[in-house]
Amino acid sequence: MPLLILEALTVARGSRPILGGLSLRLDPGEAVALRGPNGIGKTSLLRTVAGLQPPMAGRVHAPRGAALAGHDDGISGALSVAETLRFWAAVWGTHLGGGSALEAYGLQALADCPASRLSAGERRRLALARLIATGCPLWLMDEPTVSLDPVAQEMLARAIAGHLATGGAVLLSTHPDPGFPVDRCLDLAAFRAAEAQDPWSGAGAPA
Ligand SMILES: Nc1ncnc2c1ncn2[C@@H]1O[C@H](COP(=O)(O)OP(=O)(O)OP(=O)(O)O)[C@@H](O)[C@H]1O
Repeated sequence: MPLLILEALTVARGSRPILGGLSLRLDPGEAVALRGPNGIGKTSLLRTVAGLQPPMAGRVHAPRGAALAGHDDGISGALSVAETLRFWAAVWGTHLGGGSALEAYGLQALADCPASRLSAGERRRLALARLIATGCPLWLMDEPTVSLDPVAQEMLARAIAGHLATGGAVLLSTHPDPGFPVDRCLDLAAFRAAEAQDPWSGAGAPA
């Protein structure tokens, strides 16, 4: 049973279509990397799959939900690292917010640290550990290696490999060479909507 089906999807940003005619199927054990230049719509597509914005046309079908680790990591500075993972486990109705999520990203020593005091890389590790706590089989990751040092990148590669081996799937945006194997790359340039244009370019501006 697929974990994600996109059918003839049109993705918009600010009511402007930016991607069109996009279809994709993601089965358990598969990782697909979204590629394309800055501004093509990688983040917007992941937000649409996560349900944070509606498709302009077409259909997103994620029968077991989708958990997103995005640029805006949605972590409250008032909670500690351990509390953050327990909170997200509770939101998703799992018991996965404990030891294994902490260990996967080497966060044990920071368990009691308020999230507000984390470095950028530590915060990113917490945002990625949150995906484990959700128990959701479909992980959406927006440039997950940003701010990660080589050791943390290995943790990410191991977490993804483990997730795929247990029937999960991953859709991630990445610039070349994410440092771990993906099954397919999807170049979003092929789906650029005809109407898409840079709103700051002046094209179509009144004379
Ligand atoms: N809040 C917004 N309102 C209107 N347009 C937006 C908004 N956020 C982004 N955009 C525009 O939507 C388009 C797609 O942006 P998006 O962030 O999805 O691209 P991306 O491929 O993820 O880029 P990058 O590689 O730089 O992260 C860009 O043209 C961008 O300027």
